[in-house]
Amino acid sequence: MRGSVGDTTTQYHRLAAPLHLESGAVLHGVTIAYEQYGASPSLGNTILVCHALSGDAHAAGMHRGDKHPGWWDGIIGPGKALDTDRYCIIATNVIGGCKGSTGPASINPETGAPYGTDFPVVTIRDMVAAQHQFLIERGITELYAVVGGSMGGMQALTWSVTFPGFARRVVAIAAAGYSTPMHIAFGAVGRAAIMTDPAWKGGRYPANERPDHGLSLARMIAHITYLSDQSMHKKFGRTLQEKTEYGYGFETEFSVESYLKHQGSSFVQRFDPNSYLYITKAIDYYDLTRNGSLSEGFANADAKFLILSVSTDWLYPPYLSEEIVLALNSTGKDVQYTEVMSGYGHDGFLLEDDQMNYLIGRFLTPLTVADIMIRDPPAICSCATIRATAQAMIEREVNHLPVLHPDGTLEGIVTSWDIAKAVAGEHLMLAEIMTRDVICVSAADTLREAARILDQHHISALPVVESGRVVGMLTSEQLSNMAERN
Ligand SMILES: CC(=O)SCCNC(=O)CCNC(=O)[C@H](O)C(C)(C)COP(=O)(O)OP(=O)(O)OC[C@H]1O[C@@H](n2cnc3c(N)ncnc32)[C@H](O)[C@@H]1OP(=O)(O)O
Ligand SMILES: N[C@@H](CCO)C(=O)O
Repeated sequence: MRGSVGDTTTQYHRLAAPLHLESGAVLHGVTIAYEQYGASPSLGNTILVCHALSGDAHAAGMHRGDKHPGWWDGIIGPGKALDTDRYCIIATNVIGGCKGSTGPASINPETGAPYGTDFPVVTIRDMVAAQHQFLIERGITELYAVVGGSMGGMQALTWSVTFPGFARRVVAIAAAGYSTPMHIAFGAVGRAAIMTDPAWKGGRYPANERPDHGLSLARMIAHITYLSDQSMHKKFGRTLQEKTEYGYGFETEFSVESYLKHQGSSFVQRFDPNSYLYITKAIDYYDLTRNGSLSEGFANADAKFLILSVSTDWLYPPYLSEEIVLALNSTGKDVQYTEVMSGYGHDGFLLEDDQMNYLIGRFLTPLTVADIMIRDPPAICSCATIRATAQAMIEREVNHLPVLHPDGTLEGIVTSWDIAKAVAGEHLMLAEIMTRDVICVSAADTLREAARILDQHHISALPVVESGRVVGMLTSEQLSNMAERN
């Protein structure tokens, strides 16, 4: 059953060590805002969640008083892909951001005033370096996985090359190996909207006179790129809607106009204009190629990868994910790829919960015997005759029967081939011919392990045993059916 992580709060960690940035600048006293959900961190059970451009550390659960849960609540929680019953999930706000981690709106310790545009340039590598330092200072020396969409996917991929092996699995959704000229173009237009707002004042605006108009316009433009032609037809059509509080004096306006204005005006409530400049610039600088080659860029990466794209994403189209997959394949990396069929466009990674849960969950938590075994399978008593055993097999249409002691514990196993031999050898009682050394599995074993056992012993069925009792059967036929479906 999928559930919620419940009420959550953002916490703050001050980095003990200075943070050395790619530009050569050094930041002292950096704060990292984070949230943590689920199991307590132990070696190798921690999953780091990286957010996109406008996200934050509040990835799941409810903040008291809010009307929406965290931005990835659909896939973080008990029984979800980022399963808080199994894993410790940590989400941090990026440096350069404005949701609690050090960024341009933070106070510069040297001047006592906000950094503004004195804040040093940050890159995606710097964001990842800050996350790494944060984890190390909290005693987390390896990650089960790092997961993210869009700019979060860029961070996840960057982890694999900056700290090879630290994260054993990487999930990057709706991302790319580098920013394209089109990404940079949209970034430039958004920045121009902010920087041409007279209230921007070279980035030195007071907190109560921010360039909100410019930021709102930047968000409206960017938000179009997160949608798709299909989703806009479906969401808005050509519907006209009454003049709203944002109307420019026209009697009516299109519903899509009203929507974009709402997105723009709600964005200024939660985002700092200078942060927008720094983060979009970090995205523009993002480039994992080396000597123009993504294969070379990923040469040292050491992780298993899941790459996902969204079919109608025209901002990060599937070909950009496919380039990553090709580069990883060319250097022999373990990589799985799926193009998620969705009409939502780029924001599909935030909205396609079912597909994300299935694909990411399957990658992070491999299927176990319990997931596909036949529960409460037919069994036979060791006191049975060969004839009764044969009849039971015919009636239940099985080729294997676990043989139980009268007290219900597993005593042996019998196959239809054993029955054929018993008839030829004129045996009467099952106890004379059953196999007593039974090879079993437990429900928690992975299917990979079960397949290995079947193969190693040249057998085709395994009783699933818990505390001496048979709770299920797993056959090679079920395994091959699974393999065909996948
Ligand atoms: C990883 C990250 O960085 S994500 C961080 C969170 N991300 C964002 O907030 C990004 C901006 N938003 C989005 O990208 C999207 O809204 C998503 C993906 C989060 C949610 O998508 P959806 O569930 O389809 O919501 P939708 O896009 O319809 O937006 C709903 C809002 O628009 C408003 N709205 C919908 N239609 C209209 C309209 N015609 N006129 C005015 N407002 C409208 C709704 O009232 C609602 O407002 P609220 O958010 O204040 O409650
Ligand atoms: N909706 C996402 C889009 C960028 O990936 C965001 O605002 O962060």
